[in-house]
Amino acid sequence: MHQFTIAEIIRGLRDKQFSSVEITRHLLDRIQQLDSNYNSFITVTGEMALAQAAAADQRLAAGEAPALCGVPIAHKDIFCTSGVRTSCGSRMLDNFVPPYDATVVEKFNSAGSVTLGKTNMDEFAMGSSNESSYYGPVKNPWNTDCVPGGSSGGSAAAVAALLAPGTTATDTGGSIRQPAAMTNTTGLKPTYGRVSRWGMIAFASSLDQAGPIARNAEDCAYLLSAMAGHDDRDSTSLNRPEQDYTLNLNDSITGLKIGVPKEYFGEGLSTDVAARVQDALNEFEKLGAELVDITLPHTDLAVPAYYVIAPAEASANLSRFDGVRYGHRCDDPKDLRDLYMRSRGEGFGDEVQRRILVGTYALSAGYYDAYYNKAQQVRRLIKQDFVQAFEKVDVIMGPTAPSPAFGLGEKKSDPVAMYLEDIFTIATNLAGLPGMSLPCGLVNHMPVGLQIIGNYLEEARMLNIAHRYQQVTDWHKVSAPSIAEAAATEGE
Ligand SMILES: NC(=O)C[C@H](N)C(=O)O
Repeated sequence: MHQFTIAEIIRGLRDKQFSSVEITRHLLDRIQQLDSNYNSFITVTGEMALAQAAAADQRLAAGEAPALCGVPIAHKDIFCTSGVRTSCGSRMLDNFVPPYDATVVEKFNSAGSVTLGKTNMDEFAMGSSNESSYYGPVKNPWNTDCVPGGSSGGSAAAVAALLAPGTTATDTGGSIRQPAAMTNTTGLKPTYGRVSRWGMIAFASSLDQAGPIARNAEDCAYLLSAMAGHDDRDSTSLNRPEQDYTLNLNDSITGLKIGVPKEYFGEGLSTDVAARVQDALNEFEKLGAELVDITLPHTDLAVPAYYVIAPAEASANLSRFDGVRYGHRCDDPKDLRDLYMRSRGEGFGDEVQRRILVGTYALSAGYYDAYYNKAQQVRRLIKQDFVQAFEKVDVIMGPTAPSPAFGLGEKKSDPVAMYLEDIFTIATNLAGLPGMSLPCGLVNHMPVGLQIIGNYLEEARMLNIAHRYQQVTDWHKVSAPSIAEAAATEGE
């Protein structure tokens, strides 16, 4: 049952091939048996999942269940879950049990989906390898000596290891797309404001956006349909009607104009990755699309601008963790200053502290204009690059990440090398555009992701484009070797 996609689970539940309790129990057993190899979950909510599954089975029997009713999923541990610890991958929140659900979680709960647990992540979503988690690194199911990408590495690995058919994730500078690329999963970062940020622990509020990771575009469409929608509790939530993103998946893409930015194929890109992406572009030509050379001239400024803006916003957002109201509190503080210093010093890991320092510096008097204002000006130029490109083309395509998954520990002590992982994904966040990653081939037995960047609010079109590609290719169906091996030994 663990091989089933979300679309297959929806059909199977409706046709009474299996119940929600059966598939939920099966996946919980798998998580218990296998996740020690991957560490993709921080918390498994077995009892709650089975109760939700039983309730979903009743709704299904009554014949009035929404699409995702009874479908087991898992949430990134950045989404607040009522009564269930929400750690954000940090010691700071190791003891935090929220009294409420994030809007995203609330929406899935009312759609009747089942929560298997909370997935591992880089601490406060800061990282591209999942090595900064307080709960230990996540291992890539394709090669457990390699990282799964980050920060949503647990969400991506859980899907790749067939422990959950779909997961929620967040993307501030690539955190959905880069792990999706490294684990052969499909991930979508929607337009900024499409999905509510309420109850999603804030990293960089002008960039943070939630989205799904699943085995294919069709499943992402189901998940996005449940997640997206206006929310009064998030002031940047877009006031657009909810829609069914599965409706246009089969539309023709003949005549589609695909922009291919020359800056995405230059320095830093592995030639093998470039070749797999080129294969995918050729496939799109066969489907009737036209490739158009474009330029996004400010691409090389995206990483430097992001690493001023994101830490600046993070330094403000994370100031709420003071050891007074909730979260980690040091033992026997001498005075208030000692309480702040030791609670924050002990509660936050190295990467989080580095970003708070960088952000505080960039915002401080005398440096604000030189760094923060400059970065905001660069952000505008990057956005204009895209606006101009979308006058000529319908979508943009290129690699998601410069190379396949790297070894655990390989970039841990070199923050700049780690930051360059997001060289192709960050500009999308700065511009607020939607971006996707989908499997497009292997290099040395490790997956490669194709990135699709759409114009504002074009998620349905992007999912349609990705789905058409997945109808004529099988890359997304290839299982991680560790799964294939396990299946062989079980004699399945
Ligand atoms: N949160 C993200 O989107 C990940 C990005 N690599 C960062 O460390 O900021």
